[in-house]
Amino acid sequence: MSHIVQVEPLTTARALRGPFDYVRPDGTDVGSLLEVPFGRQRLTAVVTGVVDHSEHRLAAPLRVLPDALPADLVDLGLWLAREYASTPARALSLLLPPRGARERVQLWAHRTPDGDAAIQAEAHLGATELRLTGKQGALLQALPRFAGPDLGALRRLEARGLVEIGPRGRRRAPQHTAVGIRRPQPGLTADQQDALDAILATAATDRPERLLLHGVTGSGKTEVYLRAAAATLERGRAVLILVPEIGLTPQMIDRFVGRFGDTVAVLHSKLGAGERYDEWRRLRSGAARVCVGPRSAVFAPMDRLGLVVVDEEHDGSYKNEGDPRYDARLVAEKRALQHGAVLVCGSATPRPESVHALRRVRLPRRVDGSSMPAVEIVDLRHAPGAVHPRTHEALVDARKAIVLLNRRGWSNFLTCRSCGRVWECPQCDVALVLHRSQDRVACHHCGHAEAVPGTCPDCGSISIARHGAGTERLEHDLAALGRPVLRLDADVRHAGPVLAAFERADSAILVGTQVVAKGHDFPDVDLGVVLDADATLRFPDFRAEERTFALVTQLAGRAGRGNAGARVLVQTIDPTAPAIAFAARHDSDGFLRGELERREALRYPPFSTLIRIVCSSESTGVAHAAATAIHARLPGALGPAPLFRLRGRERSQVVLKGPVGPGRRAAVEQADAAVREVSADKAYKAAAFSVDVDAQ
Ligand SMILES: Nc1ncnc2c1ncn2[C@@H]1O[C@H](COP(=O)(O)OP(=O)(O)OP(=O)(O)O)[C@@H](O)[C@H]1O
Ligand SMILES: [Zn+2]
Repeated sequence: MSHIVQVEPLTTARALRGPFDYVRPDGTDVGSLLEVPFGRQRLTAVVTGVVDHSEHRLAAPLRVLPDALPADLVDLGLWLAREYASTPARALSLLLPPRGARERVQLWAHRTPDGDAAIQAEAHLGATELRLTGKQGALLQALPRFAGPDLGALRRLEARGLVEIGPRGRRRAPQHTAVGIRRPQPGLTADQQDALDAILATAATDRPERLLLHGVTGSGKTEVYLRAAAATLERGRAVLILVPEIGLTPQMIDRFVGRFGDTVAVLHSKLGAGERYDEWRRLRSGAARVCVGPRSAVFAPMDRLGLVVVDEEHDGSYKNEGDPRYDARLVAEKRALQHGAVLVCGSATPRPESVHALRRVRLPRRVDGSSMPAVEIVDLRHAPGAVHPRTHEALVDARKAIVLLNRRGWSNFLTCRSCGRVWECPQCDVALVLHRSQDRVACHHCGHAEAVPGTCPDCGSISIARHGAGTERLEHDLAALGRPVLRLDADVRHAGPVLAAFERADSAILVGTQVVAKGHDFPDVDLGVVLDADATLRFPDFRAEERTFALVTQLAGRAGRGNAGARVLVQTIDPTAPAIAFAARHDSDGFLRGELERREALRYPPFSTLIRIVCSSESTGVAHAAATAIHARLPGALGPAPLFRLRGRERSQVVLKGPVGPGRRAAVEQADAAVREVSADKAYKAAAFSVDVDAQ
């Protein structure tokens, strides 16, 4: 029996790293959560090991907290800390049971044997003989159940020995729109059957492969996941399904809940604290064996996973923005490996990395037999204005159209016509965007907002120009076509009702940012439009091509399901850009081949490990100095390069292109060590550091 626990106290300080030794409380093990005295603080801590010996004088934990983590998640947390140059404490914090809620306990009433007898007697004798009122008889009949508002009446029956009342946990179940809607399970197409067979064949082996389900839009990938999930449950194994942001893809949850019912737990930020806690507990106890959720659901406390699915694996939301900057796709792969589960990443527009690393299974056709819509590139070079006349004509003809413009708000920026002043965010080096309906100009980076200016504070002119058009303006302009126009972007709080209204409408236009291109399945969209295909292409970023190809292909994929003659128009000032040209030809193989060649030539992922270190500071010059110091410790790294000021902080970055494979870990450690050294130096006390491994 080992008497000592090693723990990681959960603090955010980068410098502080455990493990620290404490006396082992009874019944604790790896994964137990404790409250420990730590210096002058009391901290939550996770037990990461139990040992026999310690060189220190040991303190005793203050108490054992409820809900332990499973041991495999503790391993995962420690791996996460190393893989993403973070600390064990920060990584383990991501895995904790949801905070801010406890089990909900309510009073539960059930009949005693006397109560049962009374019910039977009542049938013969009638209620009055037993001195029960009609209401009391009915109450007794309805047991067992939670007491609720009838507690008073039940207490009187309890006093007569007919009822027993005691506390009992009561689940707070999330409301699903799909409850009770059991959609019929369609027979699989031959392609789907082949894909399913490939998944199940490798799932049954000792070391299942990692698969990429590369299926064109509308090829029925979800049905393949559902069948694979059913087979996995039959084998007694659990299923984890990761999806992009939940609010935008309610259909996925609906399908899983519709097919598997209560064994599905959902984990996402829109749940109340109590619901989230209860879902976590159901997963932890094994009461729920399927979990559907976004990025953070990759940490669901599940036992004996047999299948891990990453749907729409190209989606940017799988990368965490906070520290550790983990990539849920890599974590999913790690979890699948830990459990001997098969990993299935699915997409119509997979990332070059996935094509390179995973075994590909294809769904080359749409399930409904429809062909891909014809894509026409509209050259914007000689046509000023947001909507080209050709596009306008097509919109007039279309019955149901989706229009993508990746800029929200009314106009992009404001200038003074007299002195040229540009309205900028006081915290960030970016222009403020006009949101007319909110009567505000706002920063899309920090959320700063101010009233729409009436006069220029520099020169007093009242002539202020609005430049460019965003989704809000477009919504307004397209209303002239005499059809309902619906808008979907980050300013719209609830996507569900908008999507539902569009689905129901006989004729309508859906306008929005890239969320309109996500995996929505509308049967009768006859026109798709990308208004500014160059917007993503212009980003100074090695993923610009990949993102543009995905956006155009995904938007095109929403059109023409189940009906012939659908069209897609892509407006661009760069008609020969490969990402746009390949997307217009529905040629993902051609695109991927070219993109992988380019990445190899430039040593970008998957041919290198990209590590980005960003130094920031509120004090002038400190970020650049810190980045220079880091650069000096990382021979061959690029930078330091200034980034635009964000939230009042100057920023400077250093980028390291490390090797892949066995050398990757050393490169991460080298970057981590450089950051630790520099952050410990008093000269850079005013700087903050972020390390992004596999930077996007
Ligand atoms: N075998 C089948 N027979 C008939 N209908 C099917 C079959 N499989 C799937 N479907 C239906 O086809 C539609 C498209 O399927 P699904 O949304 O899964 O496609 P997808 O491959 O995920 O597309 P995307 O990549 O665009 O999200 C859905 O309405 C689904 O119910
Ligand atoms: Zn700002």
